[in-house]
Amino acid sequence: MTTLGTPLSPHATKVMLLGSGELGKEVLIALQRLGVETIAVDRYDNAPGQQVAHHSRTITMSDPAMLRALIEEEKPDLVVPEIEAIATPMLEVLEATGTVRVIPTARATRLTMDREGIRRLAAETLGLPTSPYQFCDSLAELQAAIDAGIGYPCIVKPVMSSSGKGQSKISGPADVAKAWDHAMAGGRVSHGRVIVEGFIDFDYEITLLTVRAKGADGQIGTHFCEPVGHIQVNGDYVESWQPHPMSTLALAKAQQIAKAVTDDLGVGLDGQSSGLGLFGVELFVKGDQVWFSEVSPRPHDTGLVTLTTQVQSEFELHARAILGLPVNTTLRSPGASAVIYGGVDAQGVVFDGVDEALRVPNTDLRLFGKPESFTKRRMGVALAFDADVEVARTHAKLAASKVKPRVA
Ligand SMILES: Nc1ncnc2c1ncn2[C@@H]1O[C@H](COP(=O)(O)OP(=O)(O)OP(=O)(O)O)[C@@H](O)[C@H]1O
Ligand SMILES: NCC(=O)N[C@@H]1O[C@H](COP(=O)([O-])[O-])[C@@H](O)[C@H]1O
Ligand SMILES: [Mg+2]
Repeated sequence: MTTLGTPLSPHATKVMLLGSGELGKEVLIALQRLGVETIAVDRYDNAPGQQVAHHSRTITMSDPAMLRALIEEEKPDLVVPEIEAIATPMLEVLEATGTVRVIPTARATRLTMDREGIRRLAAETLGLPTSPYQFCDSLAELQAAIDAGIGYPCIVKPVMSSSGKGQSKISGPADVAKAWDHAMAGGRVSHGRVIVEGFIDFDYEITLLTVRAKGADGQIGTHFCEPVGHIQVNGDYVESWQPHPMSTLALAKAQQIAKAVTDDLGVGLDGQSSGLGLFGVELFVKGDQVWFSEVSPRPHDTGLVTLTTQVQSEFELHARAILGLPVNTTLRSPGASAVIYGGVDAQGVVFDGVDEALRVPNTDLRLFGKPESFTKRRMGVALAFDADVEVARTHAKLAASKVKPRVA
């Protein structure tokens, strides 16, 4: 049985989000609606989720001592990582000593904190199909890996980065040094290590939102959402839609891969299959062939579309699953999302055209409230639903194009 408390009382159910950007903000709203007391943590003040949580704290989450001090002081029932760049070995220590429960498990957050842990698990331990890959610590090693078999074209990414930061495609020998320098400049934490991946010439890519939630019998079950199709530019998502049509065989393979990865990540340090929550499993598809790319053990940016398409958005599904509550992954309507970038480098921007955007039929907006805009920082998203997913895509893109951030 799940019992929830009253926030700001001695019997509150307390949840701490580590990372409080646009995705965490929606998880926090979903938790607030269930009367959970929330603590939003981020690296800078007034992060989107900090604007809606009961409490906000600003720390360097990759600093193990700071992280430990914060968790010991706040004593949350659950710690919910929202980004990769966290001192996850410290989360393992705190979970092992019974100080806190980490979502989905501390082990999963450590394995997915950089590309090496999850790629080796998926390809080498679980034997799942992935692109060919090598990890390299220098430009010379990168060149050697390409020459020894990865070949051209290929993709280079810092081992720790997200939203395409530091990622580039290498078409031929002339691009190698440039790609190395770009990766060194773009990693979230400077490790000087990259992954080079053979380029997969896929027909389309999807995110398979996969939920591990408790059933009435107390056992953990796996639930799949309809596939989310998306388009990425320079490794960052610009458009997503749901459902994405797939052949029966490709969908079955996608679900098998997602089940294998999430089953494994659901196992804690103690060997128990106790991990709860939603995962975004990223897959490449060509015909009936499916490759595993990577997985977020938390809501996924391309899944923002579920705010308009599902009975319970990916954020509500995550909130419910982690609290031990039942979930419903039913699609309400096909729909789409389109990203609104900052377009300018400035603090406290204003957004023109919000009214015109919302005049596009069946649309909605999220403006995240980030205090500072960068040209390529995601500042908002337009959402649209329609019985025809192509109409929804057109409407989402049109609505997004009407919103114009500018210097105040
Ligand atoms: N090996 C590959 N072959 C072809 N395309 C690729 C490959 N690796 C990455 N891409 C493209 O780049 C995109 C981003 O890659 P990836 O998901 O690894 O980056 P990321 O920085 O972790 O992004 P995010 O944090 O937003 O998920 C993919 O969704 C895909 O479009
Ligand atoms: N692909 C991962 C992703 O979308 N993560 C989302 O972006 C935020 C950071 O944004 P910022 O870099 O603009 O601060 C994160 O906090 C998370 O919500
Ligand atoms: Mg990705």
